[in-house]
Amino acid sequence: MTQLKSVKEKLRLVNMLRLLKKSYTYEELSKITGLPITVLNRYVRGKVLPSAERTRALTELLSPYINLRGEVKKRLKFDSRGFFDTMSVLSDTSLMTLLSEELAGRFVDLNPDKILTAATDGIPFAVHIARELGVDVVYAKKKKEVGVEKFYEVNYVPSASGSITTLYLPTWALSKGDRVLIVDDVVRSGETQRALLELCHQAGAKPVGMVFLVSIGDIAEKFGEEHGIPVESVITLER
Ligand SMILES: Nc1ncnc2[nH]cnc12
Repeated sequence: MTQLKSVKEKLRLVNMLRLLKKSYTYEELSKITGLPITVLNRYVRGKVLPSAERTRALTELLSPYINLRGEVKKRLKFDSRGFFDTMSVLSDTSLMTLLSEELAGRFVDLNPDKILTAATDGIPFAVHIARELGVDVVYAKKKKEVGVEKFYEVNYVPSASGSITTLYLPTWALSKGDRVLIVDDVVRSGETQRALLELCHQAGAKPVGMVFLVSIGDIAEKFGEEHGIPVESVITLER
């Protein structure tokens, strides 16, 4: 195993422990692993890295306790209008790292050159995935930022808004021929994501896949069928 792979496995275990710490006490984790609380605490705080052998054993032991999709669902609290706050998921860096590692593994063969998302809530998820894939992340905004001379821009009407929204992307952000993975936190009716596809089209870039944290109804499948690209959603909620 390469040094890098070994370190990645150790860091993955640390993230697993950090995530489990949110649902289990150190006493419980100590019982599960058979390790003293002091040792587990050092791993969680990053003071010491476990040996390769212990990493393997602990990863096997703790994996059954981790359900990433379940964690996402558990965190989504619906308000009286049926909306949920995705920050409860996006803010958890251990969960986001573990999720992104898994998702990136499935998209690496598409060889994306760039990750594209829309500001603001798409950004944390997109950055995590981009880091895993070792590529840059660019994001379209609803305003023309100062300091940018040329933009790609697309107008669309988000459902339930009844007014025109514009997304702007600096032209340097996507190049002709770029292979683009589109990432977003929530897809419901798909207007924003269609606007991102249109930005790719304007740049002459090629969308090669889409990844969402939450999709509502069958929109993810529809995108896959319409564009003939792999589309993945961490969880799907009923419309
Ligand atoms: N935060 C959110 N909650 C529910 N539906 C959504 N559609 C887009 N964002 C949403």
